[in-house]
Amino acid sequence: MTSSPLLRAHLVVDRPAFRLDIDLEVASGQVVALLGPNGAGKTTALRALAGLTALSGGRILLDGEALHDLPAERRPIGVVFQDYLLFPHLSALDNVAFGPRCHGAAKHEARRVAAAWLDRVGLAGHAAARPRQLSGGQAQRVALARALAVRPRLLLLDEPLAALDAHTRLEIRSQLRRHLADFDGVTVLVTHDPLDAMVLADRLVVVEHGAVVQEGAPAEVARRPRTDYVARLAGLNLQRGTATGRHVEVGEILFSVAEPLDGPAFVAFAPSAVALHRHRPEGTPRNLWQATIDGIERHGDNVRIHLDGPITAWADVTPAAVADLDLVPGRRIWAAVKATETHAYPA
Ligand SMILES: Nc1ncnc2c1ncn2[C@@H]1O[C@H](COP(=O)(O)OP(=O)(O)OP(=O)(O)O)[C@@H](O)[C@H]1O
Repeated sequence: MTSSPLLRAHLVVDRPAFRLDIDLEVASGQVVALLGPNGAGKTTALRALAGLTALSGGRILLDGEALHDLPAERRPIGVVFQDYLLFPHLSALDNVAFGPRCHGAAKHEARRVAAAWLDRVGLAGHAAARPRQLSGGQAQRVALARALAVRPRLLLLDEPLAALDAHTRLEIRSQLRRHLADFDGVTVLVTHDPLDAMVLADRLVVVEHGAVVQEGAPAEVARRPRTDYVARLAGLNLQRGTATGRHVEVGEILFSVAEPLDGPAFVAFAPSAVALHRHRPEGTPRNLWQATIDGIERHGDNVRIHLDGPITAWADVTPAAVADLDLVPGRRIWAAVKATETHAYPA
């Protein structure tokens, strides 16, 4: 059985040099991540859902109810902002109680609800602490508790982990994941961190230049990128060409691919699948091209070689290979990929 989506939004925001125009459908209990580069329009979309930025067009329906007609404070939403926006002069408890208070709860009741939420996020012992006495991870959990304490039907998270250091981030990411799993409303989260998106979201919506360029389950988006931005996130080389059976023509290069298809096609392959040779290797002329090295950088334990030429691509090689092949910027080199290591799909 497929339940009808809880959130159906068409968000249009016009600015002098920018236009956001995206459709969003999110089912209840689902977490959708808006992922995209800086300036893509993610925060604008979130603020439009929250009622903090006016729509130029479109609509927002939550359970069939028109939210776009409601002012921000009357929308059934909880928001966690990137920098949390906790009130510095209020205790953690009163910060969380603020939400229910705004929704009309009596002071005593608001504090009871707040205490229960602080307990759920593991901060019962910090109820009296002021925000400046909390660590980044604790402040993040207070902000989450405050957003959830109003029992929202729509939870909006703007870069919820961006303010945390790497170690705290790891821990808070998995805690947040558990809280999101328990939340039965709609969650929309904005991030430009692919790992946050992969771990936290059931579905990715990739936004570039104010438009949706790709959406789907995280693994599917990562496996079949449709833009250079998504390919970079997924760490894959992406080429676009024309397929005939088991061959895809990309400019002057003919790729043999594992899956047959016809028509406009993408070919994706990992940088680690690219083999480099000083001299033209014997055998098949397919999946082979001559490139010029135009950059070399460390990549984990390996070295990432940027290749220019008929196509641009990355190759990951060991430091030993860099020495053996004398890989230096400007050198001409042969690059090859095995057909079995390519992944082809319709463009
Ligand atoms: N208040 C504003 N007034 C005018 N233009 C704005 C305003 N806020 C954002 N913009 C512009 O709107 C576009 C989208 O910005 P937005 O902040 O939504 O992108 P984003 O995807 O969230 O990026 P980031 O990851 O950098 O936060 C950008 O071109 C930005 O410069």
